[in-house]
Amino acid sequence: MDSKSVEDMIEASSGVHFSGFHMDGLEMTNTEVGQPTTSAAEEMCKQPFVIGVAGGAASGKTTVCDMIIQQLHDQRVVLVNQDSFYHDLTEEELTRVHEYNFDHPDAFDTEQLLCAMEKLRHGQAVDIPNYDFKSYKNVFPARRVNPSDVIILEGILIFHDPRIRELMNMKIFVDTDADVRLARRIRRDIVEKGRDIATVLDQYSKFVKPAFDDFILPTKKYADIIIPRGGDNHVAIDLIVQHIRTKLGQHDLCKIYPNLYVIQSTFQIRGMHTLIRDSQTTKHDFVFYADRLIRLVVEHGLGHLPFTEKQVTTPTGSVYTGVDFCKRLCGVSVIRSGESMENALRACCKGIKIGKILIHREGDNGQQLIYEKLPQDISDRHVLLLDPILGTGNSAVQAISLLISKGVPESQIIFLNLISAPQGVHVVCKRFPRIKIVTSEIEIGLNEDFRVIPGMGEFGDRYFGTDDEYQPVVAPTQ
Ligand SMILES: Nc1ncnc2c1ncn2[C@@H]1O[C@H](COP(=O)(O)OP(=O)(O)O)[C@@H](O)[C@H]1O
Ligand SMILES: Nc1ccn([C@@H]2O[C@H](COP(=O)(O)O)[C@@H](O)[C@H]2O)c(=O)n1
Ligand SMILES: [Mg+2]
Repeated sequence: MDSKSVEDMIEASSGVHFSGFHMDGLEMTNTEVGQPTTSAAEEMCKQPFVIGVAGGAASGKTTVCDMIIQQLHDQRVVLVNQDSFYHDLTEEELTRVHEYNFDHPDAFDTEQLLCAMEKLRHGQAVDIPNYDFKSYKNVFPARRVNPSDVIILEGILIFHDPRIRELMNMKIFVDTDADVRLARRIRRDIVEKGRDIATVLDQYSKFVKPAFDDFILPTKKYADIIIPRGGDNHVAIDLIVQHIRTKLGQHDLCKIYPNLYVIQSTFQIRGMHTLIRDSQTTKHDFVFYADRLIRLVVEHGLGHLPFTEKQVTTPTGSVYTGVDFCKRLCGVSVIRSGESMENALRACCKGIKIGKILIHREGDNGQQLIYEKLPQDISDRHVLLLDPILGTGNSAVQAISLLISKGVPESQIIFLNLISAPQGVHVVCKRFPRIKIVTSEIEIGLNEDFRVIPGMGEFGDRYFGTDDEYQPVVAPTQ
């Protein structure tokens, strides 16, 4: 598999990854002044990242998991093997152990596995049985597993039960040739399990191979990522590790909504935010630092546009293979504060058309569209919607609905803002799951007046200097 297709699959897995969260009925109301709002979805996001690893016996599942764990060494990672949940054999089964099918789904105590996972996901430690392949029994002591950032669930039939599949944020199938699996199994079962070759081959033809065809292979379709060659596939493993790290490092809301992008924070960015949030900052400084931040958000947003490959010849006569900018593009600013973002967009995209929308806050349903001037061919363009603050999400919903009514596909809208309140993110992303939101910081929430907190006040007034409230107290000159 080439690295591109692995990356595509990984990207696809992010989409699936949190889509199992049921967002209906989320707590969306506002809290007391100054009280942060923590929605049910964000609480859920504190749960661990669960990776399922399936594949035939001796395909290299454990090897791949060990490699992932080693590379994620700075994260808390635990491995849970499906093998640990083999049913104990009765005395009668033990006497005829060679007739027992260890590769059938019924061989596992799936209820116990689900119970253990439930506890881990809710922050409780669990004692996982310690299965002994030689005695076919659980032996003492059990293995204590503590709740962790990442839980890797590994086993031949780990994708078989839909209830276990639903727990997983990422599903990996280790795909190794049948003859390689058999060769490894023979060596492993003889060396590690003390079995003889005749027994291994007999078990393989009677149970292992049929169960692979009937139960394991059919679950390959559930995988987000298929790794050929198991542990030898370093490219795939590196990409998986990188992806997990990204997911763990992201803001929790980004895990719920894969189309929400919060630009990577740096001390420069924090410093700029500190200045524009400070009520004592002068208008001149407010504009200066807001412009710098807006420029970063705009550049990031432009990075989400489609591109085509372009080759150019450099002054040394060499060919450079690069990309061509997307040309079917326009901006739409939400009057008035969105107009503050127009200069940054113009500075990045020479001659870009910019439309305008005016939404009045006290109309029907609290929001009323009262003015629009949009490029006529807007439906053929990618639209960068500009509004520095996403608060309740009501204006954004109005603006995006208007763009969609003009024929702009939802997937062609990129909403750029400086700060976003979680409530607004939930409202917009639930209603328009295909638009992208690019922001520079996620806020704590909204206060009882529906103002973003900590926020930065009325952005338009501070940027355009139309409100004395934010003029700093100037120390008298000496
Ligand atoms: N890439 C590899 N090259 C050589 N041997 C391997 C490789 N991957 C795994 N093995 C060996 O094959 C056997 C089965 O691998 P393992 O990771 O335990 O598979 P699984 O967990 O899928 O049953 C082990 O003895 C392991 O050391
Ligand atoms: N007592 C047992 C239990 C299981 N097996 C075999 O183990 C295989 C699953 O383990 P992997 O690490 O290979 O995933 C499976 O094929 C069982 O047949 C066994 O031989 N004895
Ligand atoms: Mg294994």
